[in-house]
Amino acid sequence: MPALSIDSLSKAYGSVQALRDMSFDVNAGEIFGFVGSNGAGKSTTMRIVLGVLATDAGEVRWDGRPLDLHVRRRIGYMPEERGLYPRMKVGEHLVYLGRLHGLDRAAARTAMEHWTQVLGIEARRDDEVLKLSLGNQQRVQLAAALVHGPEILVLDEPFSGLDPVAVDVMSQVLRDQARAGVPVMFSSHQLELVERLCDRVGIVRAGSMVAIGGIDELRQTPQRRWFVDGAPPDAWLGHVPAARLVSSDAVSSGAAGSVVEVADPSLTTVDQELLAAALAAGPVREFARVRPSLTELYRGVVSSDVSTTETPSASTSTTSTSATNEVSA
Ligand SMILES: Nc1ncnc2c1ncn2[C@@H]1O[C@H](COP(=O)(O)OP(=O)(O)OP(=O)(O)O)[C@@H](O)[C@H]1O
Repeated sequence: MPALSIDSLSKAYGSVQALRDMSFDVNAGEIFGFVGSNGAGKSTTMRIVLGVLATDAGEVRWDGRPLDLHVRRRIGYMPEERGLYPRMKVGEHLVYLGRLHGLDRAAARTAMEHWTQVLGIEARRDDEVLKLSLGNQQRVQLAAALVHGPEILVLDEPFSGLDPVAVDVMSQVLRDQARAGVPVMFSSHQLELVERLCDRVGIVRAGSMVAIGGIDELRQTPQRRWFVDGAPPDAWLGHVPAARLVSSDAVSSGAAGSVVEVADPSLTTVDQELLAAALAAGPVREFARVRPSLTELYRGVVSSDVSTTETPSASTSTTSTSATNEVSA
């Protein structure tokens, strides 16, 4: 399966080291979410993939070969600083961009008609770009990234500022593209959306990848936690010595309860012991495994990065989690 390989990229802007040994792959047919705090290096990585910025070290490959101009023309890119000509009409603009990427006039027109229709902006084809709302300009920007039928999609914050309907439209387009075999990489600060949409996620901190994997994979933590809606934990937790209380006022699906944790992964039947102990103390209305949300994982990984976003430090960290209220069955 072909993959877009970002291999050991380093990039400095003067004294600011924006990327340090940035490495990850995006596989054909997957949606990859690229997350990290402001200034972590996401746009820099994407610009290097596109070839609009040169790397100091490392390289980008597609299907094992370094990206050349020919391959780069087949990338669909949505830059962070949106790059449309404000005075151009939407339809003409998209045809123009299709032509720039090598389509003939008829094919470019067909693609323009298709994407404006899919993205719900067909009624705006004859309007100048600047007359559209920012959200609709963003739809045009996505159409611009798609109009030439790209083999790879690289989108810098495509969801920022979109209303919920536009988010749904854009999500569906990305899913369809991935289903058609396109590797889709996008950056976002909307972590719930990333969690919902992405097959894999990479968390970047201070110019390096610090955690990467499927959401479920990232949520596997050595500590196992359970939400228990039942008798107060001091009535029963003492019967399971391996367990400790994380929170006595957690909330799950509107119900209040406790979160308890067991750190030793070798205790495979400890959940049964916990349930039995809780039941012995009174009725148990809910008992569920708790897993960290992407937001919590993210906080654990980047929290120490907050003050260094614009002046990255050399340190890296591994995935860690903090207390969580999110409960999964
Ligand atoms: N053209 C530039 N000149 C100088 N420094 C730059 C330039 N572009 C980016 N930087 C710096 O490089 C680092 C990485 O920036 P980058 O834009 O890649 O981060 P980002 O993860 O995309 O951030 P955001 O989420 O805010 O878009 C930051 O410290 C930023 O200030």
